[in-house]
Amino acid sequence: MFARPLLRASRLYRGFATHVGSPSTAVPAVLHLKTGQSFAGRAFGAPRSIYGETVFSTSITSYTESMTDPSYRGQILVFTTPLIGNYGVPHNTTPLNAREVGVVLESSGIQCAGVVVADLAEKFSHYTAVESLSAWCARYNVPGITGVDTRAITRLLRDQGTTLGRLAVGDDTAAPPPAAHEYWDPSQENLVDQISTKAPYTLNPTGDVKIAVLDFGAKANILRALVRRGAAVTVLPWDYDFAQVRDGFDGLFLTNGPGDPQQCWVAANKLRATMDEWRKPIFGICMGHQIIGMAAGLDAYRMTFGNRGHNQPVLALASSGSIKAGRVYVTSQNHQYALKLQDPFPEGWEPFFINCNDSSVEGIKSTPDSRKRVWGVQFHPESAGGPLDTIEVRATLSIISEGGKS
Ligand SMILES: NC(=O)CC[C@H](N)C(=O)O
Repeated sequence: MFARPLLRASRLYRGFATHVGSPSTAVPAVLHLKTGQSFAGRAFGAPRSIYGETVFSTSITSYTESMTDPSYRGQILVFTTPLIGNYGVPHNTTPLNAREVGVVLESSGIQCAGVVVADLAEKFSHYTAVESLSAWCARYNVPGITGVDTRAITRLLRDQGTTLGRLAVGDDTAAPPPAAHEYWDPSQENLVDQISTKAPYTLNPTGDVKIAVLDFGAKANILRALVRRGAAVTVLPWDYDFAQVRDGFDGLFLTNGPGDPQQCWVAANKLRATMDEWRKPIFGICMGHQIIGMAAGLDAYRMTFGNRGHNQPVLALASSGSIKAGRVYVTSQNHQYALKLQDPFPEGWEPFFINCNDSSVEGIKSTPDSRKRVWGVQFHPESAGGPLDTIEVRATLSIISEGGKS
């Protein structure tokens, strides 16, 4: 009596599997890792070969948001979720949703260097979708590889750490793997300088709280989150001399961004001078948090494989606004570097959050007696994509807009 439904289910599965591309027509692709391993599969997206830093993300959804996140610049992104592409890609500038910052996703195009998926969905279905993942990648000249064992790749990256890689496509797959010195290392470049706005611009100029944003490679949803809280948001280049204009602002915000924070000491040194004299609220996310920590006297270090995913648990060590000490929040993250936990913390600073998995510093804040009002969080409270159960943590963003009003 159960035979029919089971049969139907297995037929469905077989039917579904045929959409991943037929080997006879597929363009070959190989992912080489600098550590000597190679994974052969089929190419999709742009038919070109690239170098990058190979990282994995455990996010189950939001491949569109991850791939447009400027923090993924220079990286070959391995999705641990096997089926990627099934809800396609939306139009990125749909007027209704894109009103505030001009885009629906996290930036105007694909930022990662390449993508690695186990099982590419060529058929997609979603009410906002206008194209397939493969067509979108081709349009932005970004290659992908599918039909590889992403679990094996992820286990390697977890054990040996984030590894430089080469995604070879088409005829390049016949060439031997690159020599060690041929791999491109994005951490040697100032990626922030490449992506940051070149000229200041203002969103929602009539907003009641004026927030200056240092743009290290801002995710659009951070800007949206500030605008939605009523702020006028002036976006400045990452190394802008904020001290010259600070009297016109109620708060300063430092964004996320790609690459090694050590490339951004110019900004950290300028921030230190600002923090010594300016008593208005300062808040940073991810790269912004790392810059605040460096300015405060903490060391930033490179983690083995970083944290990339939507289910990173962080424990609040201090209460602030809606955040309660002792509570665990589930957060969205994308980072390779972190601030070193040290005891004692620099004078005038305290840890704010700590990661429950690896004890890395997830947030810092100035102490009440420091007379500063500065916060930084390693995770993404604005969480796009990410779980909605961090809604209370999102209120961290209000600290800066509310703080500015007081
Ligand atoms: N999302 C981010 O801002 C990442 C910060 C930094 N590039 C890192 O990898 O740690």
